[in-house]
Amino acid sequence: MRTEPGARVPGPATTPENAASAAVAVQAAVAEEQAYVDTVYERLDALRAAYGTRLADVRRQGPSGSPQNRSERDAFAAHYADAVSRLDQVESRLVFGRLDLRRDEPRYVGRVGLSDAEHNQLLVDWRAPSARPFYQATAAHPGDVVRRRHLMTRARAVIGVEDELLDHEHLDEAVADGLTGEGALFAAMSAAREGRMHDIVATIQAEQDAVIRSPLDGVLVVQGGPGTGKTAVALHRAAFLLYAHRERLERSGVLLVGPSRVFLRYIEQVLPSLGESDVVATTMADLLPGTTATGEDGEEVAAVKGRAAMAQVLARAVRGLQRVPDAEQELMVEGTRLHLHPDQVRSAMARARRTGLPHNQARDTFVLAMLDHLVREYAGTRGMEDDPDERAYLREDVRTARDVRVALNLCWMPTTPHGLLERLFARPDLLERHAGGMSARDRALLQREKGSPWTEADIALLDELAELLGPHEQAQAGRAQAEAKIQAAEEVRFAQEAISSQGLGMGMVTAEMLAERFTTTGPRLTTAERAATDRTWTYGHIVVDEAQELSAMAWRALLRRCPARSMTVVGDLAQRSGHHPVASWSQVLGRAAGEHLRESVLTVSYRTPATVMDAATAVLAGLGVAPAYPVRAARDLPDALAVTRADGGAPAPTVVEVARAELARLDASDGPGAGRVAVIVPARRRGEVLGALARADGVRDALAPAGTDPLEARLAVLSTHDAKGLEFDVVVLVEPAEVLEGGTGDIYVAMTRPTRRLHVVHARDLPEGFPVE
Ligand SMILES: Nc1ncnc2c1ncn2[C@@H]1O[C@H](COP(=O)(O)OP(=O)(O)OP(=O)(O)O)[C@@H](O)[C@H]1O
Repeated sequence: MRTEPGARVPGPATTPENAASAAVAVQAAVAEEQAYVDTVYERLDALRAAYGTRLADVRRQGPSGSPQNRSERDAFAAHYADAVSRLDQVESRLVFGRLDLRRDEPRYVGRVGLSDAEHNQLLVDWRAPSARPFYQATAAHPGDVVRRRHLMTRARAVIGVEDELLDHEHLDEAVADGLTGEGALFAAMSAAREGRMHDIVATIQAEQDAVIRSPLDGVLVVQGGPGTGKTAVALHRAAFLLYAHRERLERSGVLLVGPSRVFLRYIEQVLPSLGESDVVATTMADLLPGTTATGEDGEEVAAVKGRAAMAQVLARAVRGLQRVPDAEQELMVEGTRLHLHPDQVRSAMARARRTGLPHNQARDTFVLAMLDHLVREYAGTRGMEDDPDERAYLREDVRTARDVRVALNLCWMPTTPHGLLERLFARPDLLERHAGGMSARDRALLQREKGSPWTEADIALLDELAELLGPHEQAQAGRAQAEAKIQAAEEVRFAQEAISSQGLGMGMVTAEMLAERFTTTGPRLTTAERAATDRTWTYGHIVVDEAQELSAMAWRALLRRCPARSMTVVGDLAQRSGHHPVASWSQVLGRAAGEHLRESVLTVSYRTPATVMDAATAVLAGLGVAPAYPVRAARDLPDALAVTRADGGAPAPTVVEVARAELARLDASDGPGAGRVAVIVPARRRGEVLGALARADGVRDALAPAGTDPLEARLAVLSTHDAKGLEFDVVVLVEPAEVLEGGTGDIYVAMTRPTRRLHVVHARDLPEGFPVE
């Protein structure tokens, strides 16, 4: 018995009389819940209004008072603005669950916790321990729960309810089956996609909930096949941890690492909709503030750069910047001949290394020790050994002498990570000197010209070098100066605009004065904002998605950012790109596979229809690969798999026809313009397919204009790499045999992106194992 998407109230509706009385029961239930939901929204509105008033009051005070007053005012303003924005974000589907309990009042579950003015709890935050039975209670273990009710809402209206009875007398089939809130879950799974991921807070399943609420400490690995909700679970876990461990995580922050910028945009609404915005989201390519990776490495090059052995190569390269001269050297200081002895250099070096500081910072100790030697010799030569007052002048003479500066730099060269890595890859002799056991072939793979763009794999190497080298004062000072200049100019420009727009001026206030005011009273940075710009920031927790792709060097860079070793690592070994499959997570994790490793498995796919999931598994099997854990699809759909052969060799014209037909199909089923289609192509065919689609009437308009976000368009043309982690109503997969050339993981990823239908277009033979046409 259902109203709008899957609304059910108990009782078999086999006769017309039963059906009628059930409909009446549903209506009564909906009316009852509407009254409650109205009360909750009233409270939300009241809180929002109260915070809004306080914010306006604080802002009205204007930029005056002592610096401390101003700073307090800013803190309050930030707090109130934050509270208003949090309450705004939870507006949609605020209340979604109700638990009827054997020994207590009914309990409503929602996005946030809310109490009325008398402190009676109106709504329990989904993350609170008392909300747990909503996700975990089963027929076998109902605990105190007799009935679980899912509330379906649209805007603020209750449009349906779905009940599951957990007491033994009225046991519900769906609960016995292991899925909770079946109607709500299936409605969520079947909804047309909009190019952005939504939260799943109303329909989290028991195996997912266990992962979300798992303890904070240690490294938790979540292995799950395509569509099992790993990304959703990872995001909800981040929100849960921020709630349950706010004290610990608020100051240190949470870092989320995703596979691509498109992916980060795809998930960007989920955490705010859960009331959390203080998470730093990045990709490995963007991990190093100030460095942008725009280049691409081939698979083999990336594999060599990612090996743990590269850490030793880099350590040796840094050590190579510390050189003892073969023979004594003469240095001229103010017409006096001084001597640099190899033994003195050696002992000054030993002293500097004993500090344990990074290379650029330990250099200070080295230079001081060397200056001591040289100043002693200088004073002796000039007969001034015993005059401490003169010593300072002599020291300055020695320190600033050109010969001395050059010689000490040659012995202990300060450098930047970028400079050193660039030299290492551009100079085969240097690489050979430091490469240890690396083969000549691997060294040749690393070779490239100076000035080449940085790649994602370089970022982890640069990070390692930044750690070994420490800050380079000159480089840092130069960069800071340049940044300060830009910022000052920005502020003056902003102030000038403020002056002209507000009719200020008339000799009373200058742009510079206003700019100074903005800088001293400017908004406080949030933890996430500060963390995102600081390479040495250490986070309280790190969440890594598509973690099967990370290299040993990448894990080192992440572990450095999380000394507490508290991580959630989600991924699928079977979706790993390239031609180097791995059999276990400890192989992938490198250094992160410490003693606190725990593994969980998600087994049900909520995305891909069973027919498509089975086809993907069959293709893997045909290639001799079996996913580590079988995946069960939660549902199947008619016509979920279609295959069209492209006659005449080039598939592009057929792709155009198929894309046109699929868009029309969605128009017919979901309404004009609804739903998303992705054309997944082998990278080398992207241009040809995109060109053909862009020329085709009736298809062209569905594409994103060049240079804009493909997620905004109804029709996207993507490589498998770009499609990682995303999903679409329909996927048109072009030439699977060529996609397969990228490795078995690529074809598995490509085939499992659709939520409804996979349409394969091929001119070449289909991969072995593909279900016959
Ligand atoms: N409990 C749930 N209720 C409703 N929808 C769900 C649930 N779990 C997962 N989904 C939906 O299933 C789809 C796949 O989820 P998600 O992208 O998190 O899977 P994944 O395991 O990360 O997939 P992949 O590895 O293929 O990228 C999403 O649309 C997600 O919203």
